[in-house]
Amino acid sequence: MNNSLLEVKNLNTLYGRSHILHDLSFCLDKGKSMSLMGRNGMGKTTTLKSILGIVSPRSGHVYFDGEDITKLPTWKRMRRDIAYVPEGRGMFHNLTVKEHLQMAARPSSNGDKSWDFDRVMATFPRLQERLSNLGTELSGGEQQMLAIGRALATNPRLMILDEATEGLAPLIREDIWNVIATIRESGISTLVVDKNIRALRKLCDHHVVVVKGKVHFSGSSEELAQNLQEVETALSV
Ligand SMILES: Nc1ncnc2c1ncn2[C@@H]1O[C@H](COP(=O)(O)OP(=O)(O)OP(=O)(O)O)[C@@H](O)[C@H]1O
Repeated sequence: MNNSLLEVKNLNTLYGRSHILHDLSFCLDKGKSMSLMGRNGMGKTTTLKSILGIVSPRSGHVYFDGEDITKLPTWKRMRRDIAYVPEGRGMFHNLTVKEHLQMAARPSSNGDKSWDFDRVMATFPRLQERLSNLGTELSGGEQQMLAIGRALATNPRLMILDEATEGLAPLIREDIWNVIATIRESGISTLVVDKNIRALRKLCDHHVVVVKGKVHFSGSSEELAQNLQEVETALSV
């Protein structure tokens, strides 16, 4: 049985004449967690945007739960239960915390509503105290919690997080890692872009390191541990 949820196959993505992704391929199985690592400018965000249809690859394919979604518009991909937590969190200036969550709330494509308002609140008690604040009035950590909460409110099967803990204080980072672990334990597959190799090694089953838009390393946490020095070199500036 094919257990893959997301498959990226030979993706080539360009901005104008700049060839960014070169035959990029990887696979994420159902219920599993994957990290995507690489130095700045190596093509991580471009990979996520190609998966989401925000940019169109020149060639290659994106499969989700066995379906070729390469040509689908972004909103249709989201309706197939893919949620995105973008770099910079994407808060709306004129919406409160509660409104952000209410606006996003919807059942999954198969009618699953298990991530309702109460469950999101139970996962992020800090947001409970801030429900009537505007999203932009929150601290960076709270904004990230709201961005993740908003993604959970769509009852996704796959959650994609770009720069999951970027710019956050160490204790808040810990909170975010714990939340991502909880999400993963709930059965949602996660694709996480971050630079914290140690946290990712604990959290994720599979790891992909990109260098100049090509897969430089792809392997399990055990294989990552065996090749740690080489991977750290590929990630260091
Ligand atoms: N809209 C764009 N037009 C042209 N070039 C772009 C565009 N977006 C990104 N690039 C270039 O594509 C390359 C890959 O960028 P990308 O944002 O995917 O990298 P990244 O690995 O996510 O890095 P970072 O950690 O800095 O976000 C970089 O050289 C970047 O300058």
